[in-house]
Amino acid sequence: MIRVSTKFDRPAPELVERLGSYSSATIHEAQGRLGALDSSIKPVDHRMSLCGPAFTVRCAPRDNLMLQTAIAYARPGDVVVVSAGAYREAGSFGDVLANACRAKGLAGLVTDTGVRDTEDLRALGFPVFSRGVCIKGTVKETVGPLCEPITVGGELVRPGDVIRADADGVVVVRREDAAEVAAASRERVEVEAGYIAAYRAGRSVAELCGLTPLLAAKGLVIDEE
Ligand SMILES: O=C([O-])CC(=O)C(=O)O
Ligand SMILES: [Mg+2]
Repeated sequence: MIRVSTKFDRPAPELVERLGSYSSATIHEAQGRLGALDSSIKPVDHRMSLCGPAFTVRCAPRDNLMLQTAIAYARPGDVVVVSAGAYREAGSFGDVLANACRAKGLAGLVTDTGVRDTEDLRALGFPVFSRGVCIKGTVKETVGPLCEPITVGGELVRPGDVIRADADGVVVVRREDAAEVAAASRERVEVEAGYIAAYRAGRSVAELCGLTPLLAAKGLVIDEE
């Protein structure tokens, strides 16, 4: 017999909400260019975005038994994160399961395998991030780990780590780093806002980025026309 536990610590909802106000790219930069899942994992609609604690599950390729199980046991606000061997040729999730997730108040799904019924997923607006789209059906046969550390898109994701995903991609934040990363993200957004305001006021890239001394130090001299 295999026993699994769905008990793990989740970050405070206010902290999840704070991280959710920053883009995936900002968070990735703010935590030292770490945590980005493989860029092949993308939303089925660019308007989709999510932020929530990871509820992790590992499925056998082309088998969604454990994904169904994860949906059954995840809590409202959770992001179901699926590792299924990065196998693209499976439509492991579609509008039927998305409706089950929506009814439970889950925050979204991130998977390294394929999904299907994308027109309906877009109409429903349930956030789904996948490695591809495939119509091939899945069996429901193989049991496996639930709420254990998994590797998805080349990154380690542990239950309760925060997943932030938007049009650009998916990033994972270690639960214990969440407050620090939220603060660093805020700082980064403020610095970038300063740059944007300066450009709008007519300042140049050469000036703001200190290009002339930088390029000269690297031995590049540009003769302007
Ligand atoms: O039925 C499945 O296994 C996946 C699917 O297409 C859906 O959830 O609509
Ligand atoms: Mg379907």
